[in-house]
Amino acid sequence: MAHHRAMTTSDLPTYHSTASAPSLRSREPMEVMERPLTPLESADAGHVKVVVRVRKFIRRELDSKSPCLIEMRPHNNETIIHPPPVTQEDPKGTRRQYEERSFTFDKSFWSHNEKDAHYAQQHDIYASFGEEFLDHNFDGYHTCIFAYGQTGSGKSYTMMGTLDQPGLIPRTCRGLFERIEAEQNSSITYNVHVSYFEIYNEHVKDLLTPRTNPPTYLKIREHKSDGVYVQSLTDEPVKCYEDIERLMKTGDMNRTTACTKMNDTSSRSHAVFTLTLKQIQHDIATDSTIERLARMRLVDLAGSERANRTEATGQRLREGGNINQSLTTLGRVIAALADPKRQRAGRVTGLQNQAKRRAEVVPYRDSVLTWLLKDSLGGNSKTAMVACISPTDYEETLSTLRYADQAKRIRTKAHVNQDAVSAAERDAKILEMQETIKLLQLSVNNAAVRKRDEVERARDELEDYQRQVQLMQRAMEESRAVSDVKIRALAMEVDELRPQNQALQTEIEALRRHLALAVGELKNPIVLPAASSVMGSEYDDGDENAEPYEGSDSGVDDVFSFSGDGEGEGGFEHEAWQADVDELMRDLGMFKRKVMDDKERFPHPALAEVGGN
Ligand SMILES: Nc1ncnc2c1ncn2[C@@H]1O[C@H](COP(=O)(O)OP(=O)(O)OP(=O)(O)O)[C@@H](O)[C@H]1O
Repeated sequence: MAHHRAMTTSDLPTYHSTASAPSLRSREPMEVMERPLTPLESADAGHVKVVVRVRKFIRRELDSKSPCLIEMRPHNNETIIHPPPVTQEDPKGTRRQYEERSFTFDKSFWSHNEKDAHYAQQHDIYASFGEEFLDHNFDGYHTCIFAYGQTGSGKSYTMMGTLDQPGLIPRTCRGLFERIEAEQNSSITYNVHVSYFEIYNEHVKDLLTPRTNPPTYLKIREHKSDGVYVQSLTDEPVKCYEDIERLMKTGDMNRTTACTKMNDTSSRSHAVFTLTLKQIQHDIATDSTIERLARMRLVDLAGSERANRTEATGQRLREGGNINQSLTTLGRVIAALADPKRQRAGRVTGLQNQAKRRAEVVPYRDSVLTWLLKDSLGGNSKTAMVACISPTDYEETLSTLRYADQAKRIRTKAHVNQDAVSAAERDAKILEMQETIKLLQLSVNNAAVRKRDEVERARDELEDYQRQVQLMQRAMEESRAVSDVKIRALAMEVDELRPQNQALQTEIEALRRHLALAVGELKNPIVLPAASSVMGSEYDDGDENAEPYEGSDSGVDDVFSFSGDGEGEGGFEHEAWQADVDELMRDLGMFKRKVMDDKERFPHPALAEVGGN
């Protein structure tokens, strides 16, 4: 389980620390959020990561005493498939095409025998790349993990798992909220949304809405900036793992499954579970926000086997054909993307090559699955494929391994999905949305009175309108969240300043007392009792009629008579001091007389005037 550095107050001014929420194995704290990134800096070219997992024997295989054909060498991630042993039924011709083959993937997970030292549990799969992908999401990258393999090879077990042994999806969701909860006091707001749909017979069904009869199929649309999306798909906001758990249950109950010969609860559809994580960080100093968006797609594909192997008939067979339409297209898309010729063509420019590239166009639009996963396959996403294999089935397993081998050559170009938005821009965006909504509302109202052949268009407009309203509501929610962050940040600042404020108050109080004492001392100077009677009467400044100092008299001696008999060293000191004081007093007397004299001679003009009137 990932642990993360808790956010401290000293982290607040910088963005790097926990936005990226690095996992245990992670690197240096990311600096990505500190400044807006240019697309070049944030683009990350890489390959589709491919891992393979072999499951244990299931009942059917145990009953038929099938041997294990798979060998895995964990030190170099090699997966070897051995030919099945010769049996009497084996016609010689078939036998010839069985040979040992070896493949190397990013990781080989041995989940065949629990007793083996390198046995890979559910946790090991998540720890190996699920956590890493979550790191990418916090860094602002879209990710996609899809499980591929024949029916009963362990795709659903790997992706969803069981209650006791949760798979990648529940572990990713839990990991996501653990990271968010560990950072509750930070200045980042997290918005998480969940959607869950299945592609069944080339139709999209929302798994988060109750089943209807006849089933409700959703349309796929493409938007200039948002890309391909499913129209009117539930995108539920979630606040905690338990919210997601509830949705996963609902979705799994609504999934189309059937019993085939290969698997009792075979998933007949491709299930796409999507988590959207939006991180909003507000910078108090500039009143701007940095937004990061990451989408995690977790896809459990339907079984890849040929229809005759599953002994499907009628509806099942038709279904198989359609499922395979998506899977065969997926195969063609993977082949096109993995083709080294195409990759070279992508790097050169010029008219001649443009024509060449058109011919090598990737057939995304040929199936619902590939159209919807367009970005995840060879686009703006970090993508991983888990090839699930059975330990016994030579042909199907070899086919899966070949598929996986091709997928690892696909290049993707993920980039950080990040925007810096000022408060003014955000408000302007909301206003603009309001305008669009008004226009759409008008158009929807007009459409209501249009002729029947325009009904379809009107419906689209209405859906557009609803989508815009939803987007605006979300923008307003985010705006509110930013305000909350501001309030939280200010409250924290106030809390931080409180002790300083207290210290300053105490200091002010001390200074005030000090000042009061000083003023008091000035008003009532501390004088020694005997001296005050003499000096106070003779040199009081406030007394205009005071007699000028004429010199020492016997009274002065009396002042210091307390020091003893006036003889010896102490007496001498007093006399010298007294002489100084006498001299000073004389000077002061003279100065006072001079001042009085000047006052008489040069009266103050204002006073003179008052006197004159
Ligand atoms: N690694 C594993 N450890 C233990 N049991 C496993 C493992 N993988 C798969 N199984 C078991 O094998 C059976 C088939 O697995 P699962 O349903 O996941 O296959 P699938 O590939 O999703 O099949 P389908 O395409 O038909 O949906 C299940 O009973 C599952 O519990």
